[in-house]
Amino acid sequence: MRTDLAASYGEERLPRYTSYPTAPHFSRAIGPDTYAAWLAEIPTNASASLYLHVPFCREMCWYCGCHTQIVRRDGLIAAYQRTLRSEIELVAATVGRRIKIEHIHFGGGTPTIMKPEAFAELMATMRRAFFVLPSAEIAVEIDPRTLTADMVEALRLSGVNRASLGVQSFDPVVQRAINRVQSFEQTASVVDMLRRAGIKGINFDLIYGLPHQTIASCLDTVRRALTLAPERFSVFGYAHVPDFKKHQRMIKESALPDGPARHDQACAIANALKEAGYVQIGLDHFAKADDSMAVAFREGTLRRNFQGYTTDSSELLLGFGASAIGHLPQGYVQNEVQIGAYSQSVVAGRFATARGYGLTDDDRLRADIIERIMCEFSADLGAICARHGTAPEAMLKSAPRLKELVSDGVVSLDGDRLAVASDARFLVRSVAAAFDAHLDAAKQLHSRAV
Ligand SMILES: C=Cc1c2[nH]c(c1C)Cc1[nH]c(c(CCC(=O)O)c1C)Cc1[nH]c(c(C)c1CCC(=O)O)Cc1[nH]c(c(C)c1C=C)C2
Ligand SMILES: C[C@H]1O[C@@H](n2cnc3c(N)ncnc32)[C@H](O)[C@@H]1O
Ligand code: MET
Ligand code: SF4
Repeated sequence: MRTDLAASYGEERLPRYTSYPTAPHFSRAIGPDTYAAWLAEIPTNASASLYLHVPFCREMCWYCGCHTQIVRRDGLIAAYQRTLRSEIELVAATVGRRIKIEHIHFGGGTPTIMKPEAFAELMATMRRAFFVLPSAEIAVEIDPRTLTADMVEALRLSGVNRASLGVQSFDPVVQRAINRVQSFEQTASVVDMLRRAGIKGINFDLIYGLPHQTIASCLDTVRRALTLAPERFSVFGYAHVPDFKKHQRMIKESALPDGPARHDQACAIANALKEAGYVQIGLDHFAKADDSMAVAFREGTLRRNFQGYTTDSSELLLGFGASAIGHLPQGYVQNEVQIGAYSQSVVAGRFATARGYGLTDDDRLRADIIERIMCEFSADLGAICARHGTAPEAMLKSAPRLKELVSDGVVSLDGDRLAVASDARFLVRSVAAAFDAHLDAAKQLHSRAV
């Protein structure tokens, strides 16, 4: 790695660019009426993707940065499922016809915390409200510690074809320090059940930079994970934001690896996965060479949305549930984060849109550039600007931070073609940030770039 660059850029707090502008720029100016108007304008032939958020877990993992809460009463989950169905019906009624659906993603929290019948019922509601294409990709985030055989059967019957499993680390010392004890056997048995049910697209989430993690610990987790041969891995650096997420205070900061140690862990994991035949994709993904995400990466059709890297090419993402974010041609919308506020709105027959952002033409151009940089580590500024009816010169002039990145050897510019240096890919967020016209105000809110 370029230690010189890590020192000068690595400590910067920068967004992960799962959208542009990023979520902290959403404002209360966008509410239920705007969302309803945007939905009513969806073109006749459009197809969409759906994201459903289920913000419940049985126990809190202390590292968790997701929107979730601990629930003991199943009644709360059942009520939430009914609210989700109402929201789906409300959206479908506002659109006015059954739009085609290419992708569905159940995220959380832990979507499989629902009763199997409730999950199946939710899928049936979606299939009535929308035209879920036979080829649709249907993905569910799964906590292997709580998945039951009945739920696997419900997933199979509902047409689920992808599963993303939280693994994080197999090291028992790390597991105790993050309050997430999960045996290898538990994970292996879940993988086996899913595959027997025909759910073959399996992803493992791993994290480095957790308390007590070392290179050896990370490599041991990878070695064990590889014996289960998932199609994909997501590998995240632990984002420690105890001011946002109070339960992260349970993590002893003295046990956290420092910046250089985190970087070494990231490199060790990446090398081990590449050696095992996985293709490195973007910031944090790895996939078998014949996996659809690896194909999308090779062909330049990889996309980035709120779930991270995706093969989903739809311009329309409809979000359901508390805190869920949607993306329409006109802009972004986010639902109320608190389950109470979310449910109250939907039960009263109103959208729960709490904030959002209306895109300008300049935002759309920058969003395109930033997405290509995050997905491909390069961007043909000439071609992208041409698609937006402008010339690249003005864009380059309005990116003053780019000069420094070029002189530091992080980025090269060959005419209008920008490329991140192969030994500086870990700084891709800094390169994307050079095109971010909204950056400074929200800078402190984001996790470290590396
Ligand atoms: C599956 C769990 C999720 C992770 N991130 C999100 C989910 C659903 C989505 C999300 N998380 C945050 C935001 C910002 C806006 C908001 O409503 O709070 C969104 C859209 C908050 C957040 N997540 C992380 C940090 C550092 C923050 C706060 C600051 C910021 O907006 O950048 C870290 C983090 N969370 C997740 C991952 C994988 C991750 C870092 C690698 C999970
Ligand atoms: C959805 C995935 O997000 C990852 N995840 C959850 N919280 C954090 C965090 N604070 N930092 C990094 N990754 C996190 C886990 O790997 C989970 O499985
Ligand atoms: N909640 C699941 C798990 O941790 C899925 C990933 S985190 C949203 O295992
Ligand atoms: S990591 Fe997954 S299981 Fe753990 S608290 Fe977060 S959402 Fe729940």
